[in-house]
Amino acid sequence: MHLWGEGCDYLYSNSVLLKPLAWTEPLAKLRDKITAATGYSFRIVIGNQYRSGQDSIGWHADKESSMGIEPAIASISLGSARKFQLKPIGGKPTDFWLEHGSLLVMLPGCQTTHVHQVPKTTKFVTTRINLTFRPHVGGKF
Ligand SMILES: O=C(O)CCC(=O)C(=O)O
Ligand SMILES: [Fe+2]
Repeated sequence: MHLWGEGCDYLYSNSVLLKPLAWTEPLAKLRDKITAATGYSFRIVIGNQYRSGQDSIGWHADKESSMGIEPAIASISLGSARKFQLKPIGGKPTDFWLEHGSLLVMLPGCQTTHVHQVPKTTKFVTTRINLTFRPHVGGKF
């Protein structure tokens, strides 16, 4: 897992303290393209690698207070397509198939009303990289 951004540490999932690397040109370009397409701005990006179908992320909402209230989060998927599930808290999941090059935007409010996950799969899948662009209100975390 890696973090790029501006001078701010980030406590991922209340457990992993990430120190930001400087924005690279390709990541900064991608960030600006997503901002142009969505109208939302982002100060950090977290990169997660899923090496195989055994790598996954369980049900959660991204609620780190460093993102401020009701953040918009933009997610770019690269490599093998994986299933992404979104469900209202206490409700039924909707499945999304996140293909190489896809952009998924979780709008403000989504982290309060919904949870999401990328489940394990027994299908043969190779590496997938997910980039989540997030706001950051500054301060230590
Ligand atoms: O890999 C994905 O599509 C989702 C990743 C995610 O939910 C997260 O990093 O918080
Ligand atoms: Fe998430």
